[in-house]
Amino acid sequence: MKTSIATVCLSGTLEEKLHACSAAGFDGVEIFEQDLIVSPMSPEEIKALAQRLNLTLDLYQPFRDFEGVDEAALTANLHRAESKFRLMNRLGIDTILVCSNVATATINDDEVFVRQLRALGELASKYKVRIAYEALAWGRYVNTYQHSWEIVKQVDLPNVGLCLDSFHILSRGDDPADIADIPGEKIFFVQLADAPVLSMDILSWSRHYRVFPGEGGFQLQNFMRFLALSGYDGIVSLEIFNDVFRQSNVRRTAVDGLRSLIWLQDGARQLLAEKGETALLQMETLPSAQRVHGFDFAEVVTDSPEAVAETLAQLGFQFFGQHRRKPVQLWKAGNARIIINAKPRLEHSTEVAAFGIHVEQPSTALARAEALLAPRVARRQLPDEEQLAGIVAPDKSEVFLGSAEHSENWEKEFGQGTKANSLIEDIDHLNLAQPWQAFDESVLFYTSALNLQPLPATEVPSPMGLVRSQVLVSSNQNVRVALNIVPHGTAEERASHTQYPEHIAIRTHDVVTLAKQARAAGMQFLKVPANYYEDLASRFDLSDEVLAELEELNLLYDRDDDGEFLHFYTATIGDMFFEVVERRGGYAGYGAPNAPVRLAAQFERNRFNNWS
Ligand SMILES: O=C(O)c1ccc(O)c(O)c1
Ligand SMILES: [Mg+2]
Repeated sequence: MKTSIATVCLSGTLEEKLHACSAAGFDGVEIFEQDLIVSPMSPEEIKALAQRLNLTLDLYQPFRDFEGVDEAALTANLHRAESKFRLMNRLGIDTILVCSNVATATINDDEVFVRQLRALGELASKYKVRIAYEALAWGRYVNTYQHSWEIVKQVDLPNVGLCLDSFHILSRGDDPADIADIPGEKIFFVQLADAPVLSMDILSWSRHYRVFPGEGGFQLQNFMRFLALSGYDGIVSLEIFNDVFRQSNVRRTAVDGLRSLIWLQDGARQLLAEKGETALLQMETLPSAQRVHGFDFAEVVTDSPEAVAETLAQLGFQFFGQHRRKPVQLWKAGNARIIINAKPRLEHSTEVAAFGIHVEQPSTALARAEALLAPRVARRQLPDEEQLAGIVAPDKSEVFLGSAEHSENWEKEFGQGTKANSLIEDIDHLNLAQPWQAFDESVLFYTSALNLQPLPATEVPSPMGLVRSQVLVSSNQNVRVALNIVPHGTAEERASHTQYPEHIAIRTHDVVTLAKQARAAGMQFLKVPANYYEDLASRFDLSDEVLAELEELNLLYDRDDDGEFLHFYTATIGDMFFEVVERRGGYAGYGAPNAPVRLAAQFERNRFNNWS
């Protein structure tokens, strides 16, 4: 399958966009008219640059508001079209996208649409141009692909066909199944976009919130299945109007886009195979997704290793050993391993910089991640050290993929620590701060390259702004990662790295005893305001004794139909802190109602240095 991307998806100049698409590995691009108009390059120079970059120019778009108009407007529209056909000849582009009329159509009559599009097709044929007619979801009279197909059928010209855009079809809740009945050769172009499920007017949704496949809520594998069943064997392109992508690093966005198409092909191909269906469209096969078993370790990289070690000790972790060559310590409790690395990446910072997970076949998982364009962690490794391979996530977190056997081996590099009894069971989840530009990219990265599944996204109010939050979990629930967009913050907050601390959450079966022990060991808790406990008393039938104990220990509480959740937070160290959680019954959440309380309390702490 040939891959393409519309220049409108990307930031920068047309020249930068072409370079980025080529570097990412796209086969071609759609030239968005606005990008050409504002470019200092001549059409001939654009054509030559694309050739040099080994990119085909697949589509010129959009041509708007053509059909359903009176005769005078038709003459003007044909004149406008002819100048674009000449331009396309200079660019060497053979297909133009014609959107269904949204603004100037006054005649609601299929016969008129057919007659006028036939005139356009006849004119285009003189320039060897093909017309790809696209029903926009908000088209005045033509707004479904079934309707645009009826019209194209009646136009009955070899150079007039359809452009199908998943957004226009799925945003309306239309069933893509009828695509399978359209002859593939009459589909001239295919644009894919995903989008978060929002309830808002479709035009605004389309122009600002589209995302790459796998980053939203549309069933695009199913869309691809029906497309493949039509016999379509052409280009599949990305057309994403997204406010963030248009101001993000162009090269990263291009890679993110191609990753989405690689991932989608593999999923759609599998879907066809499961249903015993065959198709002409060749779709990529990825190394299989590997079952995720659980956390291996989490690594804190810090300029304050003593402070991190002190907190871990207060929580009941045991010092296991010092790495035989590196300024790195291993701390353990139950199955939880935490590495303290005293080589901060940023000055004066303490952050969750890496984590490891156990997967079924690490080498296959790595090969899959690499096929999905994930960069490998660059590591210096001596011959007598365990070979641990990792990939770099969009937020620069390093994610290592190993097995339980790997862990036994790398642990030995830290000596022979003893196994002590602990109230702690394991790492429960990680909460990682994401740069605002990388959020959608991260969601796709973690789902596609790491085989985690996204839960519905949420927003958490905080004094710094709304924090967008997305939890990703392994199918056995052992690995849970919450991604949160860091609020932009003031320059001062950004400089002090305090606007959104990350955390490692540890699971225990007895949070009350653990909290008491930590308190006795002198640990600083995040202080929870009294108002919170009054509200708890109103929401749940908790006894006075239980409420008093929760308040005394700064414990937070939540309950749902499946069980209960009790947790507390430590003071922040640099840009991170620890959380300790106890899950009772089948509670599978994260205490979402308590997250705003935590963020506000941390904000107070930053402002007033107010610790319990
Ligand atoms: O929003 C638009 O105008 C627009 C233009 C061209 C497209 O291909 C499209 O899907 C939408
Ligand atoms: Mg489109």
